[in-house]
Amino acid sequence: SPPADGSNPLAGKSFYVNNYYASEVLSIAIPSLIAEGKTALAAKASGVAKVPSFYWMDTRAKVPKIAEYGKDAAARIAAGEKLTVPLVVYDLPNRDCAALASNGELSLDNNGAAIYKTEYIDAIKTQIQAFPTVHFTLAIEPDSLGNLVTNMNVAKCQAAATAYKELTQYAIKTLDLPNVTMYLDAGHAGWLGWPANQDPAAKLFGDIYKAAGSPKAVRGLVTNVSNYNAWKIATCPVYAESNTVCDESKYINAMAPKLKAAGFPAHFLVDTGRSGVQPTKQQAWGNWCNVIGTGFGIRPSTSTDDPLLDAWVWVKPGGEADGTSDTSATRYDAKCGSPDALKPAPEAGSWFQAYFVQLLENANPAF
Ligand SMILES: O=[N+]([O-])c1ccc(O[C@@H]2O[C@H](CO)[C@@H](O[C@@H]3O[C@H](CO)[C@@H](O[C@@H]4O[C@H](CO)[C@@H](O)[C@H](O)[C@H]4O)[C@H](O)[C@H]3O)[C@H](O)[C@H]2O)cc1
Ligand SMILES: [Mg+2]
Repeated sequence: SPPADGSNPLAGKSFYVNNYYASEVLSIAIPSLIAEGKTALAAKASGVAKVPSFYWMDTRAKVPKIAEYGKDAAARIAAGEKLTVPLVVYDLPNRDCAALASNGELSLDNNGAAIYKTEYIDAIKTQIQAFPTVHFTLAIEPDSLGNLVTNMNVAKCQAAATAYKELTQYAIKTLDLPNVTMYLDAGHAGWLGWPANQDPAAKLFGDIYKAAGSPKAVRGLVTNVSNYNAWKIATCPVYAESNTVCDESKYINAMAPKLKAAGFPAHFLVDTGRSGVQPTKQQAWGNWCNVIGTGFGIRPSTSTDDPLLDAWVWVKPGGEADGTSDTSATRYDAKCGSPDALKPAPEAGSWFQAYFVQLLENANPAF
């Protein structure tokens, strides 16, 4: 259960390094670098394999992974380690409703809401309850509520709005467990951070949190998931235009009082996995797909420089694509064809070697 004094529930814990991302680095990235004679870069890459990132449960089939990581973590905790296992809950019906690249396995027209509850959320609860000594940090449904703030004009988002709200409430009530800390996805400074979006976003998050009974395990919001914004930047980039809330530090400090006033005393996680190069080479702030010139950013840590920030985290595993650049693919999204998107790119979530090399070469701090 969360500390009674409202302090950081992740303090003193390190994030569990899952073997899925580590094996992508060790068995795909490094052999490829060595084959190209890039031995110095290969050595740096072995450092990336040790950095914890979130494991994305983007299908029902991935839920049993909780048992594999839970078993390993339980043994290490029994031996004295202080760990939390970071996971992304990411399988809403009509997923990624304003884009095409990450559409998921469930749809509302195909009994998706019932399946999400019984075969996904309930299954996650069962798995987590089997490991009472292990703590889990959950990022809840990237890009869902954000789309309800800014994309109600998109038919697929409008059709999904009630379900997104109802299923998010179901998820945070069902997963309100003593060994869980949850953070709802809240887009980023360039999305909900626009002044016009802040109040509607705070209201939506507050309403859902209260409607779900203010679950103790819900600690706050996670921002910048799969995006590239700085934690702190001295000068706002050109692409921020009139939005002076142009980094994640400003965004969470702008939102916190609004959320508190809405009955949601939120703290935050910020994804810094791909924000090492600032300003980015984005031609427009809304370009989110495989952006060129980026680098690994601030390493995950619960020792931050802001009392609102529980941890810097790597939620999007750097080197996994944001979406395919194949214009003939079903899930091809034009954003992945943008001039500032690295090509050729594989399907969302697949290993994108050239992107991994880009992140590694531009890493800040360097490996
Ligand atoms: O001058 N003004 O006053 C003013 C006011 C408002 C303005 O409008 C704002 O402009 C912003 C862009 O600047 C828009 O932000 C973009 O919204 C997209 C969703 O529609 C997000 O896309 C998601 O990105 C995820 C990864 O982050 C992907 O995983 C996911 O698949 C993908 O769908 C982009 O990040 C995000 O940058 C806002 O909606 C829009 O409201 C503009 C000017
Ligand atoms: Mg995405």
